[in-house]
Amino acid sequence: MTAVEYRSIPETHLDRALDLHYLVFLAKEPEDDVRALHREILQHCDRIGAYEGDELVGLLAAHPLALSVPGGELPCAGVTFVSVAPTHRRRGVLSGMMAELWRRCAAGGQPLAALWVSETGIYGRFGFEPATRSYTVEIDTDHPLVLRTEPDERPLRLVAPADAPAVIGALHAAGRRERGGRVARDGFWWRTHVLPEEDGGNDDLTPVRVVTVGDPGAEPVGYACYRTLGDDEGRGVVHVDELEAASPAVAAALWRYLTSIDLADKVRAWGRPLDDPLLRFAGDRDQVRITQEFPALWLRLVDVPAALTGRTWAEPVDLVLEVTDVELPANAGRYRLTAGADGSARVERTGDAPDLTIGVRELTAGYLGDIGAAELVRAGLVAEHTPGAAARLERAARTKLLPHTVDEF
Ligand SMILES: CC(=O)SCCNC(=O)CCNC(=O)[C@H](O)C(C)(C)COP(=O)(O)OP(=O)(O)OC[C@H]1O[C@@H](n2cnc3c(N)ncnc32)[C@H](O)[C@@H]1OP(=O)(O)O
Repeated sequence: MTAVEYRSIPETHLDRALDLHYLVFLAKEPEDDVRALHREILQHCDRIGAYEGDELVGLLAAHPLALSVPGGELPCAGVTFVSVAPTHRRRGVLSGMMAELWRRCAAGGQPLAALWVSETGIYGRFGFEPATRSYTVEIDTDHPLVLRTEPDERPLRLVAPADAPAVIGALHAAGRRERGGRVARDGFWWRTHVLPEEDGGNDDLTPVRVVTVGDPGAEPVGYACYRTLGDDEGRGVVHVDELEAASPAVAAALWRYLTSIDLADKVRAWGRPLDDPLLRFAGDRDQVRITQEFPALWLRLVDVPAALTGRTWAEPVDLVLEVTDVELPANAGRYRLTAGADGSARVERTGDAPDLTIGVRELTAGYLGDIGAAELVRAGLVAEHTPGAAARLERAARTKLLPHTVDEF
């Protein structure tokens, strides 16, 4: 058997990479414009190929992302298009591509890697863990939305998708500073991932509509991106992709707008944060229902010290963490994490006795402020050697708002 080699996929092999991807995802050949979109996305990515001789048998692409973390942002490999030929499954091809990814992250100074899973069983073994969670929320709109918060009455305006990044980009960036797990968006990202004319996902949905709230001539104070699914009997569905608001009143105005669109009797919002104010100000909880909670962005701390010093901490803490990491042994070890009153942290290797023994996945679960270490001690996943240490780590890692992302890639 010829050995499999891992090397970059050149531009001349992009069509082979796409063919492999469609084969693996059981997809028909897409329309030309969808294929062109996928081609452009692959062009922007770092591309790892698994080659058996000259035959491409595996593909892993990585977007060069900047991911928001508490108090800042960090370089992050956004893993996507992971595909192994059906003839070469379970021979370690994905494992080989992952090993190559870790080398590239180290060489390129990316302390984080992130992805959205196709199946939840695949990526834990590589040290990934959900770092953000989302709700799918459904609202019955055959009667007006009952609101306990008075909606902002500033005008609503529909914005052409091509103009939207210039109009709402600043508001998105401001929201990104408030929540970890969000991708920095440039023109390419807005066009290919947020406002694509064709996404190849659901042909029946309209392109994205963008609505803003704000006084004419002033910066908008809120926006929503949504698509609609028509129905001959007037029972259409409004699919909300994204909603950002500078205040609860603005959020109430946007939800009122979305739930009062004619010829639709349902709003479905698939990726809402777990602390969405809608869930508090909705007056009738039978009308606004959480239908699903799902792990959203999976994260991997590829470089533990760089990740821990790259975020800010909510309160001073001084703890020794014994970090275990089977997949990346160089990442494992005993670290002293010292955070000061200004939120900045130092991380040093130490020989001191540990306060906590924590796996890299468990460290990731709370890294952006989601699942805390004390909860993971209660689940038997983190060992606490010093009483109260997990609660101290959890309090220091906490963020005002929960991490949240809708940037699926
Ligand atoms: C971020 C994304 O792009 S998500 C998309 C992921 N891609 C897909 O789902 C497309 C269809 N599937 C595939 O292409 C392949 O089956 C892959 C990529 C999921 C796995 O590739 P393989 O080369 O077979 O994986 P590899 O042989 O390296 O397996 C490594 C380990 O993961 C396990 N594993 C692989 N696939 C799965 C799975 N779907 N579910 C659970 N475990 C899995 C293997 O059993 C193996 O475990 P072991 O080390 O204990 O023996």
